[in-house]
Amino acid sequence: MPRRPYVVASAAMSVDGYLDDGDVTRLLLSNDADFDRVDDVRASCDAILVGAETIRRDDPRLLVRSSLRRQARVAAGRPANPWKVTLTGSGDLDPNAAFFTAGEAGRIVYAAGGTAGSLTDRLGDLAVVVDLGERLDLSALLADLWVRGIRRLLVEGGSRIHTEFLTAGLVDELHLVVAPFFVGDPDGTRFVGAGTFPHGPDQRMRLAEVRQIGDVVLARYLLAAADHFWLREAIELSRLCPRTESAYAVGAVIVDAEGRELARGYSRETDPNDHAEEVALSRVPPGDPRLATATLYSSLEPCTSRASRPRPCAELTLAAGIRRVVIAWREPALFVDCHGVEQLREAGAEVVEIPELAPLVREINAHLFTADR
Ligand SMILES: NC(=O)C1=CN([C@@H]2O[C@H](COP(=O)(O)OP(=O)(O)OC[C@H]3O[C@@H](n4cnc5c(N)ncnc54)[C@H](OP(=O)(O)O)[C@@H]3O)[C@@H](O)[C@H]2O)C=CC1
Ligand SMILES: Nc1c(N[C@@H]2O[C@H](COP(=O)(O)O)[C@@H](O)[C@H]2O)[nH]c(=O)[nH]c1=O
Repeated sequence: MPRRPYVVASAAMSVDGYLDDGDVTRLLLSNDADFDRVDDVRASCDAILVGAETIRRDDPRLLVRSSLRRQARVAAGRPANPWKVTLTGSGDLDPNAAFFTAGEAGRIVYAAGGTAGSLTDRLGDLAVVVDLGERLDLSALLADLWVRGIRRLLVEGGSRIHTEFLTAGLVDELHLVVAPFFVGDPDGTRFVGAGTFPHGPDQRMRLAEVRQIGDVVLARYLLAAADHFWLREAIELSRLCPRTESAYAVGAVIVDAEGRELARGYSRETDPNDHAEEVALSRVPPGDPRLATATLYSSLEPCTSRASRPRPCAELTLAAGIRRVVIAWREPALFVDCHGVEQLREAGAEVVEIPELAPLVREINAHLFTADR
């Protein structure tokens, strides 16, 4: 299962759900303060993706406007602007579009349907053209971005792009701005089209933040994909554990309700007896108010009994005030019996299990299950 960047989808819509009207000029839904907020989000990302139709219709520059933000990126060793990314099946992209001509930025065009060759000829040095075959698979696109060093991707739309990313379950965080007017245009473009979305009435998104920005409202949602992303992060962390035949390799990450990482740790990180969860928990000050709404991601079920330390990890998790835990694998009874999931649930915590990631954790711990252990 290849790794992928954290994906933030961002859109501004009218109260009746339009991204744009049918007019040729670009419809401004955000106000100045909100465009500045979007600029800040852009500056926090490694790449910005829009669909080819948005390039054709809006001719966006997709740059960080604030020179201070560009300077801060450069000071942190990053390029002044994020990479610009688009995808096309028709190959209908104008080399004179601002996407290709404005600002210093890397550019990638993901091409499908046999258009890569002619695009490469037409675009020359303006962009890297990646051929993704007959039908463009978004997971393959994200895996390629990961390999190119993109860790945080901003998807700015338009409608078809948002629909495809959201229905594929590939959006971790959604930033939705509502502008205080109606569009009501039959030729306008809605935020998303029809489709099967992972978050229907039975699986509501988690509301991370609501912010008033002048006359618009920003709602920030965390999606189920984010649990998958952070748990995968915890699992990858467990690969750093010093190897031993007598304990599991575990990784843990604590993330606050706004989707920001608070701490991480892995087994035996600072001491041979360390457990991943206790290392991560020790890095957040006790009583930090963010813990009450934070999520602990652990590759393995938190332990309920220990020989080497007085307090097991399920108890430490509850004592820290954490009420939401996401795990990949229940601990097999190799060393001790573990009832972490039950203990956490009995104490009122929500425990989410993502069993499709369990085989990866088992693979990292495969040496514990060999006969000559
Ligand atoms: N208010 C807001 O926040 C925003 C509004 N917008 C608005 O959205 C509108 C554009 O939205 P929309 O018309 O849906 O177009 P999109 O911007 O979503 O682009 C769609 C195009 O992207 C390419 N594409 C998408 N998925 C694939 C795939 N799987 N394989 C290959 N190519 C793919 C295709 O390009 P091709 O046709 O070349 O094959 C397709 O036509 C504009 O009016 C714009 O103003 C856009 C962004 C933000
Ligand atoms: N109209 C609209 C948005 N449109 C997005 O902004 C892009 C323009 O980028 P740039 O040329 O760099 O300023 C455009 O193509 C589309 O992706 N975004 C928003 O947050 N709010 C808005 O009201």
